[in-house]
Amino acid sequence: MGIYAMDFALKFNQSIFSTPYPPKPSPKCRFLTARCSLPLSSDGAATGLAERPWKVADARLLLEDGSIWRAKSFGASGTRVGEVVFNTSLTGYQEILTDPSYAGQFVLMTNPHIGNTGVNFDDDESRQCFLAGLVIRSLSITTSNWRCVETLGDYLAERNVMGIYDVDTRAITCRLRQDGSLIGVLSTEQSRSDDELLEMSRSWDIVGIDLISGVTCNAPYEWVDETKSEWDFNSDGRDRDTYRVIAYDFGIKHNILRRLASYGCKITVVPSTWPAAETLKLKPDGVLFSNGPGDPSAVPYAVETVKEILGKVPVFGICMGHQLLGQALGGKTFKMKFGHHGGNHPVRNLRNRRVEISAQNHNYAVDPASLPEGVEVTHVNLNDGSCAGLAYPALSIMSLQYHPEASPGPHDSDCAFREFIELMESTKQAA
Ligand SMILES: NC(=O)CC[C@H](N)C(=O)O
Repeated sequence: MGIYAMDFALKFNQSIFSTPYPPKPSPKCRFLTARCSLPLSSDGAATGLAERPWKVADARLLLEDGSIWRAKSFGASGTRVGEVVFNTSLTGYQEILTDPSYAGQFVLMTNPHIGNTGVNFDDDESRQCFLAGLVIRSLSITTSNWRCVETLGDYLAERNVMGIYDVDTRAITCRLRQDGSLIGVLSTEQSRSDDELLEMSRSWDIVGIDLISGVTCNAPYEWVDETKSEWDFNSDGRDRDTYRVIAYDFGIKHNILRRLASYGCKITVVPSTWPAAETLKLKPDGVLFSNGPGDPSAVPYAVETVKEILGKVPVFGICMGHQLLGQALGGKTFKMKFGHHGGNHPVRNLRNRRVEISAQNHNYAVDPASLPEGVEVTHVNLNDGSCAGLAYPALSIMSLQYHPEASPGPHDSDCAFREFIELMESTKQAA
């Protein structure tokens, strides 16, 4: 469930159980009761979905350190390889599943109860799930939310995404914190030996791979979806389409586009390989470099594009976009031990000394010592002191390592979109 839903329900004292939603359910919709999703036969015994939660372990997660974790499967079956990362968000698993920045990764949720609110029509952050799989402690057998249209298990199965539950997520998280991110293999195929799967985990790597090319759009498109006024928590009568923005899609989350649109931007989204010259020909007021999966040093073509645009129009980089900007300015990125993934990371804005609680999802960071003079570190992650934001006022550049658009997460950093608008406005006025 997104933070928006909670805000909305609280703000308007909305009864979350009586609201008719969605207005016209599709035939696929399955509204499950709040009490129990297991259909009961006449003698009261559970039938149908009764294999949950008493199913025997039918899946294995094997980590490259040699550990083997037996679990129960849901969603799709098969064998997948990926990097295991843990996410500390309490809510918002649907947004996490559809965040393209998780391509190539298994997301382990530290919140033990997942699936409780099912999935809904509104919370997808992109056109599909790009992640390698989902690892959770306990899969809720009851699904209850006023927006729910489907169970999490059915949603994952339809999208061919593997999930496992009944696995000790705390023990795996401790291991990742101690040893750093690990490559893992998830399999439901009993015919494959442990040795074969361990070998698979040890011969795959996420470093140095261009994962952006697998998630970006194929062709430019205009963002036309409007944020419904009841969800637009921070709209203060801004005019629409006041600023022309080109957004590079390195794996862009829809809420970045929604927030830009709410702040009055008319947005054209372009693929990651879209030439800088074509962008500049469109005479935008600003350019956004989006979030995206994988190693920022494995996409030199994107860094070149950013370099060609810098200094010509105001730019805003978010997460992968921030890392590409850091490189384009002459800096270096490095892989962190286990990264930041969650909705509760304190960040200090060094310009106004305010602490923002932020949504984060990254495994790489910009090394501030590698940046040339004139580049200002504007934000610092208070958990580990890493660089969380940059600015280069002389070239109208701003960037954040984390997610001001949230989805899921707190809205403390939404003001970053206003700063981007102000950057575009002041450049317009100076012209
Ligand atoms: N959310 C993102 O843009 C992630 C950036 C980059 N892929 C990282 O893991 O650091």
